[in-house]
Amino acid sequence: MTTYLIRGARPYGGEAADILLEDGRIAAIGRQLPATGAEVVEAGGLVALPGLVDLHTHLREPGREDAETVETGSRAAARGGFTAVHAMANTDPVADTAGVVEQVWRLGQEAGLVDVVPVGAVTVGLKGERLAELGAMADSAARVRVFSDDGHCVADPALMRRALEYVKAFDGVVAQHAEEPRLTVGAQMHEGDRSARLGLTGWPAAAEEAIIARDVLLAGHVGARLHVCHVSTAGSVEILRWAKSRGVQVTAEVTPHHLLLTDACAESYDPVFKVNPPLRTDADVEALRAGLADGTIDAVATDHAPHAVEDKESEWAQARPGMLGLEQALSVVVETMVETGLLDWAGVADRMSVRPAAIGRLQKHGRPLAEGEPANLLLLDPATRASVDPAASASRSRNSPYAGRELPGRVVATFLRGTPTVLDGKATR
Ligand SMILES: NC(=O)N[C@@H](CC(=O)O)C(=O)O
Ligand SMILES: [Zn+2]
Ligand SMILES: [Zn+2]
Repeated sequence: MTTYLIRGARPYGGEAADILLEDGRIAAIGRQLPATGAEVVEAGGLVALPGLVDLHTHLREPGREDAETVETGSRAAARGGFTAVHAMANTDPVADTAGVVEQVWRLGQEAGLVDVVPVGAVTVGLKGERLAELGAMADSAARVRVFSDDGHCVADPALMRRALEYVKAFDGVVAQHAEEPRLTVGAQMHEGDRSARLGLTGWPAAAEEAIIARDVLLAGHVGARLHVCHVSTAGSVEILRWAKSRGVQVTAEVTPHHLLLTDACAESYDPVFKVNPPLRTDADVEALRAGLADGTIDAVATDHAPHAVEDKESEWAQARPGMLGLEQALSVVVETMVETGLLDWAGVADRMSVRPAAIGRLQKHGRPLAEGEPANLLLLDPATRASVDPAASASRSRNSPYAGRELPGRVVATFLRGTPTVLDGKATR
């Protein structure tokens, strides 16, 4: 196994240091380490961070390999600086058995670009009728700890309560897609002045907030862990803040697109901006940034949702919701959180690596950059600004909401257990 000496990088944006990677671990961090026998990676000016961990990725395999595969999605993840991603269960077949989650886990190991951690469905076929084999998925080779019907809400409160009770046995967590379905029938965009003017059916903030309020009460009552997917409204942040102050074991994520974009994007009627939950208002964006800064929102998660051209390039109402996120996530966080002074680099590491790894109970990710730790890390050039070109994406899909937008930060290298998955900005395999 090749030994790497990263020369002159700035861990967490601090003082420059050399980082020696040997046998999958960080063997040493210090000034002017000898390069004997090591491959040297010049990293002057680059920020070193722990490898990012995504709690929410759609890889589309099995079933929609024309939109993404475990391998292509893993490559996009590595290029974004990720070393682990949680693969959502809304595949075809649904990841609701030990067999399917083990298949996804194995495909991830074979691709070898990031650790692909399968999420198990909460209910059979995501139908919201009866619980899936949660225990069997937890005991499988995939060791599932995060369960979600994402794409659908576990709307039945009794079923949600039972799921929360069940996952407690193996320290699992239910990740809820908070959307009261009776309030979002036919919904196309955020419900407000704009939806009325554009003539598109609205998706009210209350549909999200009502489920979060219900679920934090349930989680508190049964003493189980709840995670809230893609929080999108100011009201949701307030409910989470209240629940945390009461000691409820709740965590939450925000997507890069909800930190940057608003419902103004819908004015274009370009379905690339159609997403669930929808892009909200400026006031919501501000509250989400503040909630992420003060830790009420624990993590940034991409909700990377690749879609084939025929599912996206249609009329707004016919298009599927969802947008790409893995490759630009860190850049969007740099723009919205670092350049605004809301987070420092240690804060970015906390929200994009440490906390998501803790929520998913991953032992070998989200670890500090320190001697003896697993060599999962990334090198970022924070100064470079470039315009996003969807054609250059490693994803099999092209539905990036950032096309043509200039964003800061370029991931120069990613290392998974001491082996580069990305070097000079290019995937190594
Ligand atoms: N976010 C989306 O708009 N779409 C996701 C499902 C989801 O995250 O709810 C998808 O699977 O395409
Ligand atoms: Zn969702
Ligand atoms: Zn999703």
